[in-house]
Amino acid sequence: MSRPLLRVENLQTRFDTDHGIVDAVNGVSFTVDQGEIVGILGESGSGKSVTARSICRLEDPGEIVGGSITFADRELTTATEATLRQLRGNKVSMVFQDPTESLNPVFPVGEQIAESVRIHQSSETQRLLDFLGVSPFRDRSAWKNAREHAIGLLDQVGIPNPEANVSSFPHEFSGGLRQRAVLAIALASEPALLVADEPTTALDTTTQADILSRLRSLRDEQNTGILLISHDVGVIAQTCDRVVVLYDGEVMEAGPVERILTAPEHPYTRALLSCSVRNSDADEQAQSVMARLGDPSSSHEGCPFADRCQHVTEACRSGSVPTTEDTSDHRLACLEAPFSEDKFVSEQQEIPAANGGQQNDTA
Ligand SMILES: Nc1ncnc2c1ncn2[C@@H]1O[C@H](COP(=O)(O)OP(=O)(O)OP(=O)(O)O)[C@@H](O)[C@H]1O
Ligand code: NI
Repeated sequence: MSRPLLRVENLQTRFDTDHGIVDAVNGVSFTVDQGEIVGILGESGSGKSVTARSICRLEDPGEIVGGSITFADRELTTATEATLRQLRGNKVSMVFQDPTESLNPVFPVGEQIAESVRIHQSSETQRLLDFLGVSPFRDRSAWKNAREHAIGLLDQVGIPNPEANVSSFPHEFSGGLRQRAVLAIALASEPALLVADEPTTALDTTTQADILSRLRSLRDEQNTGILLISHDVGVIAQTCDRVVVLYDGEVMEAGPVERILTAPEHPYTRALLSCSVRNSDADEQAQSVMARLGDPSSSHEGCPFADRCQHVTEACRSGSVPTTEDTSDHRLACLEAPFSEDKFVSEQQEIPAANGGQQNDTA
């Protein structure tokens, strides 16, 4: 079997804060293959973003104290800043929830895309020109090509009227269009891996569904590997091939999305899914279950979910919980599953629909 594009193995990332050590990611393992969309699902604070940021060590990722991250056969945990910078501009792109952070307000959107294309395509000569500080696009035909490429990318991400909008400034765009523009910049370098951290969370459901379907097309057409981070079961269901369920920095369950969402085995996955189904019916009781779940224990002995689990036994609270793996690529970290009173599948008839942000956003 060919090697995965990205392999994260036993990753441990921590923060040394005024209030002590925070073990944000505590032994997380997963892979992303070429042409595969892998989701990371978990509530707020479960370590999704820290996992993503650890991959490229962007924006204060914390200190990686254990494990390994291999991307295209390169070990990233020990890579130099220069290697990481090269990867980020080239092979790995990231998209975050807030597009305003990734866009420069003083340049037209098209120029920012063209710049990203240029960096990607820059030859040794261009690198030398960059080094010498010679400005880009002195050459009109180079700029014309870059502009055309940018227009194509705007079209690909669903920005209407790309010929006109290529000259627009970020503030002239709605939130949805801005997020599409960020995606276009991310795609300009033709990345092998796209890491998207809650890319549609602030958008209305129609825009969200459209952007997610474009991610799937990207995978289909360009064989891009995608790591999609979301707290929203519906987003994961719509988009991913496989999913990794995180709780308090640890993987509770992982496997093919259909199996995890229709026949979840870990009590945490089951709680997360039934809350999600009921939340979409605005069930207040479910909301209060979520509130109780959202306060992970700080102890790392045993299962992190033990205090909230209805199946807990003494064994769950001590030692480490082994992860079992079966032949269909399913992993489970639970001592008690399967449960004899298992009625989950018959109770949950369908995969919940996306219930992302409700902000109005016309794009
Ligand atoms: N810069 C930081 N300094 C200290 N602790 C941090 C820092 N960034 C994250 N953490 C902690 O690491 C843990 C995981 O955070 P992370 O941002 O990965 O959660 P998340 O799953 O992405 O949540 P959300 O859905 O809210 O984005 C949390 O306990 C968080 O408080
Ligand atoms: Ni996050």
